[in-house]
Amino acid sequence: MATLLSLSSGFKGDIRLRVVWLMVLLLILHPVLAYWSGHAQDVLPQLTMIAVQGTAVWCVFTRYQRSPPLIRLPWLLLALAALMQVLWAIINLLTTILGDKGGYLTAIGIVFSALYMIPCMFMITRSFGQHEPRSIAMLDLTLSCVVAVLLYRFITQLASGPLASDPSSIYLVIHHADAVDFSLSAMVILRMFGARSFRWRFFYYAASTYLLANAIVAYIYNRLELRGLPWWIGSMVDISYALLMLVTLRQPPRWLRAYHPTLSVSQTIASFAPMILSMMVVMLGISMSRISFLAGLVTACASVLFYGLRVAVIQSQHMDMQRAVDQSAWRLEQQVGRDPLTGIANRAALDTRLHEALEDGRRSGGYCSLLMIDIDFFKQYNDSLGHVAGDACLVKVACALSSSQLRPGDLVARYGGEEFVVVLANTPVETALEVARRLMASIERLQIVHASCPQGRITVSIGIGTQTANMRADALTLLEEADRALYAAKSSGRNCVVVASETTRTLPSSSGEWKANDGASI
Ligand SMILES: Nc1nc2c(ncn2[C@@H]2O[C@H](COP(=O)(O)OP(=O)(O)OP(=O)(O)O)[C@@H](O)[C@H]2O)c(=O)[nH]1
Repeated sequence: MATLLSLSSGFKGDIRLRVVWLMVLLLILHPVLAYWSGHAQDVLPQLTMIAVQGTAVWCVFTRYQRSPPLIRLPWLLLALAALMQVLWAIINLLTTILGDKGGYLTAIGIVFSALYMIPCMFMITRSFGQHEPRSIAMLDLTLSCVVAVLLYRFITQLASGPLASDPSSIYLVIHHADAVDFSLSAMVILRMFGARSFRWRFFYYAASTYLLANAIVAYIYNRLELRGLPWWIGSMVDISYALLMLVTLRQPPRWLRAYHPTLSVSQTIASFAPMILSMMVVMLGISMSRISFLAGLVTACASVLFYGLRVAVIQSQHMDMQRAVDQSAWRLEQQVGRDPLTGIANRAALDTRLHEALEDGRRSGGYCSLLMIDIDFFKQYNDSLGHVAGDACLVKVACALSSSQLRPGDLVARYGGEEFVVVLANTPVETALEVARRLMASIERLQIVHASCPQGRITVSIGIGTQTANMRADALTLLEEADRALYAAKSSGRNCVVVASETTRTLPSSSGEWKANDGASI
């Protein structure tokens, strides 16, 4: 009573307050009418029970309407499950009023009891996440429907077939119903403890309250029914609906808000939940083997096959996703440190490698050379042929540089614009000059026509900086030196190499000869 008063105080002036008091009235009226008529299944007590059930369904439906979009479907499924029970109760009432000569009303009642399973199983198994594949949802829905059809067949065959007269048949149906009801409640409780969002926990809390109360009531009801129904039994059925209304309208308990499962617990429970579908089919298979061993065997095998199919679909989708992730990781790995236009190393990769090479040189007392390469008259090339042709030229030059038989420790990088840098680890200046000559030759071999160049084709100028045993340079100093040497090469007519430390030495193209800076041959 105190709970109801606190509940009603929270809804002053609200329509829900009137619903609460209506429910209280119905809960009192039901046993009074049942006692007065002396029979639980008289018309008036049954009508009151339907009113109790209908009120609870209305409360769940209100929750559905007030919920945010992502969680609306589960509330609707819960309302539908409870509605199926109401429809079942209405059919029972019609049977009381009209009688059931052809057994049609009983059959329709069984249909609703089977249909009740579909929304129940669907709300328990689904993860309702946007990432969940549609094919899995369709598989689950199909199996839920198969379970409902098998359940209907199982009950009707036992109720109307040759086994109907066997008293053990009725126990089989009761045990099966108990197994189904308690499995559903156990799974929905598990889902409550696996839900990370409070809204979801609250939904499973409401669903588990209803399903567990329903399972306990059904357990007692079915056994009492065998000995003749006492007049008060209908009020016991009211309990699960009164509880459903209560948890739907009341503020959720504090522990539900405080409880937070870890991500791995939540994921494990969500992945485990669909097991219930296969378990239902296995249970049906075992129960059906009482009617026909073959039907039971086929049903149980179908359950295993379905579960295998479900796992296979999920696994194949995970493999697809993993492949996509691997590919993008590989692409990222390739892109990090890569120049997007030419595909060779970029400035960041150059910095790293240059530091390493200088450090190695310092430790081993060796050299480290650096070539700064710049395409001659590239502005004119761009201006006359356009930037697209300019880009294609840069790609060709980069390709020629990087395929010029450098050693594994060497690095060709795009420094920026039309400038490239080659790091030659452990390389003295003489060897660096040889490499520079080879690189110029490979670019010449490209034969890229460039009218503004005196040679009529693309050429490059190269500046060389070298760290020697006497001169310990850092990366920046070496880059500056090579850049100065490059400037000197440009100033001395382009298409040549200049060494930073001895800027008097220059080298023309591969077809040319060594010249001093003033143009004299050396
Ligand atoms: N197509 C293309 N052009 C670029 C890119 N980066 C820089 N450039 C162009 O490269 C040209 C460089 O011009 P400058 O610095 O004057 O050098 P240059 O014309 O080669 O003259 P010198 O180096 O003195 O022989 C500019 O026109 C830039 O727009 C690029 O990624 N693609």
